Amino acid sequence: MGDEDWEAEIIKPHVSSYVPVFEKDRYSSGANGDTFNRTPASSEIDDGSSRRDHFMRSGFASGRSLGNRDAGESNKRENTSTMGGFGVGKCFGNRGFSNNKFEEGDSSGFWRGYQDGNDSEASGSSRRGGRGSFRGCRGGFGLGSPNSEFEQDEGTQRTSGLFGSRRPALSGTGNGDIYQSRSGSGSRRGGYKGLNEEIITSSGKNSWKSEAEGGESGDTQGPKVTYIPPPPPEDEDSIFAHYQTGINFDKYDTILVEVSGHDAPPAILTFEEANLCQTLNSNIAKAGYTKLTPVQKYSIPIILAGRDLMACAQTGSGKTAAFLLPILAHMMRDGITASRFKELQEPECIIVAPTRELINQIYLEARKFSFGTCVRAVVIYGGTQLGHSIRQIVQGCNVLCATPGRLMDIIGKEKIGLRQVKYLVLDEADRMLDMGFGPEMKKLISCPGMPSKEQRQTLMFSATFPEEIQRLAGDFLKSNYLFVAVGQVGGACRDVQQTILQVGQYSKREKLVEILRNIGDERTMVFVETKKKADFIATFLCQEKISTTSIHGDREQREREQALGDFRCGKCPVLVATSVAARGLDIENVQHVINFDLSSTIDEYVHRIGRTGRCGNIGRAISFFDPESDSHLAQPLVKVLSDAQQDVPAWLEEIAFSTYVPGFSGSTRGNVFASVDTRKNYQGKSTLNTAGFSSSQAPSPVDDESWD
Ligand SMILES: Nc1ncnc2c1ncn2[C@@H]1O[C@H](COP(=O)(O)OP(=O)(O)OP(=O)(O)O)[C@@H](O)[C@H]1O
Repeated sequence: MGDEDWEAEIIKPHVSSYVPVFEKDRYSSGANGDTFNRTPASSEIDDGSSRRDHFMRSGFASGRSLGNRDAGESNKRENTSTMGGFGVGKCFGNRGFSNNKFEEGDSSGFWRGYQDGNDSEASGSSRRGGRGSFRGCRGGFGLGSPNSEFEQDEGTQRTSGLFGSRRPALSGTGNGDIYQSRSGSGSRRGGYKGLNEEIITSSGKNSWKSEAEGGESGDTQGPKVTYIPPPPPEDEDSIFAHYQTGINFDKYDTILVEVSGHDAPPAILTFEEANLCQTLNSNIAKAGYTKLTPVQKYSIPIILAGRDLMACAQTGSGKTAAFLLPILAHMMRDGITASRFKELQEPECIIVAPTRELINQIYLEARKFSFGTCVRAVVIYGGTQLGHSIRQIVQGCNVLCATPGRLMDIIGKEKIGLRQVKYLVLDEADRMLDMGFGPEMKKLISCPGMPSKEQRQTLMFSATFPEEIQRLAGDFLKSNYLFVAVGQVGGACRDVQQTILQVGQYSKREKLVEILRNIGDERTMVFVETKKKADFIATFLCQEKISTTSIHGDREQREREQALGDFRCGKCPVLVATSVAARGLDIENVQHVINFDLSSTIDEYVHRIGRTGRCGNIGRAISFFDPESDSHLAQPLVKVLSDAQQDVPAWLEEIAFSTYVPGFSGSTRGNVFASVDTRKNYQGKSTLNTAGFSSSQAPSPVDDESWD
């Protein structure tokens, strides 16, 4: 059964409810599996699906069942911009989209990086070399184009970026049409997405600038992005609202920490030792922080000492405050001038993160810690009105929190000058440096006015840091940067109880429902591999009377924020998500993560399950392992499980053993077990920058170029 068949199934006209009934035998027939496996394009890129979910939220979640016609009408109301060929009049949102077209574009080997039968989920990720290429199709990734849309998408699309082959095959008209149909603005720029400010050109070096100029200035075709996010709450209680640390918070102290590099300042043990100003201390107290986490103990003095830093610590262990507090302390110490209205703002600090929701969360943290100071934090991200971003900035901006695409757009509009940048923070740094965002970041550091790495302080944080990415990071960091590893680099949080179940793809839905019924109302994130599948599963769960919403890169920003809000407040205790929600999101009371589909890489697995078990709280993660498609993960999974002192099922060990590949850790999916600062692995090799080490650790420094 092809894509069309699958879609035919889901819009079966005889089904009375808006969502079709998925008979088990049909789903199990292999046809659907094929669809998921062979529709990377449609599932990732296509599909108008976002509208459906909205219905689910508003209809199904409340136990209401919409008829097809209702859904179609709602589509019109909700998202006229996507209607042009994208889901007009169809209840499940796929009809208007030409999968064939995409697949044609795709056929030039884009997906071939991944094996037959799996290219499906390629849409989801890196393992499927398709990812990288897909990105390429968006109009010249790596050619200096803005790629502003990147943040729009799942992190997954980028994950593989590092290893995926990039080809421009999809930048042709077909593709343009596709995206144009979504947003009405894709064709001019030869490519992807459709939200005005997020479209990339395929032209040369300065394309990001012209892009930005075009962004919402009226020279683009198609509708403008008009969404203005609601302002954050102003009252102190909301600003400082926080959740309790869990019973395992004190156990953080037992985690081994390794610092590598020259002359690292000693760790601090208490907030008092950091010698922060009174206002900051008061904000820290109001935030409920009484004790430092390990990453904070080590990172805060390093940053206060003015050193560059790459820090790797488990999910949910307080990395955000680890960089925000010392930066704000420096700003206060340096007597920052109160920001005021200016057409060109020159922030002292720029923080970038890969997804909109995450950067917004970081902004809220920055706003919390800078409360009562003259430091003004601003957040800008794609999917919102560009004019709104500009208005926020011109009112004053000391700390700019941004997704990469929107940042480049705003720089192109000359609303942000970079000359005063003293701190550049890459959160989820491994993602920010992979092939998805890496070129954007390189452009950022070579923008006119951006202080050289010697003149600024660059800080990178993540829970995972593959070796390849660590080496790329050398372009951004001073050669004597320090590396802090809290526990095992890339290791899972031990507060998450991990269970791996062997579940074939045709049994997954049944198993999911069984688990969710047992879980009851506890908040649960369900990760799937593709956007299309996110809608499919969310719809299915709603049909099963399980209040569910979804978040993925094809949903409009307003919908994404609404979905997160509904999940946060418990209105919809189940959130079906693609990898767009895998990293960084800090949501209170997420007790369970279910990997309906395992992620393509082990790093992403670690981030996904890290949405639970945060800040010393206990969480549970259940992952469906389908031997047909997930065997490549068996080995790294066994490693991650055993490192986190979890039970390893015998059957998984067997699969891992039978799929053992010597030299696995150096495979194209990256060395997930980079337990150390990568520089150490190259001791004595003059081709790498080993500069941070004492003479006993490494030879004398070499040029930065050696990182290239
Ligand atoms: N010292 C502390 N005391 C109490 N709570 C803290 C402390 N540090 C951080 N937290 C809280 O812990 C939670 C997780 O922090 P944060 O989101 O910074 O984790 P993270 O390490 O960045 O996670 P991820 O790897 O998933 O991005 C947040 O709610 C934060 O407010």
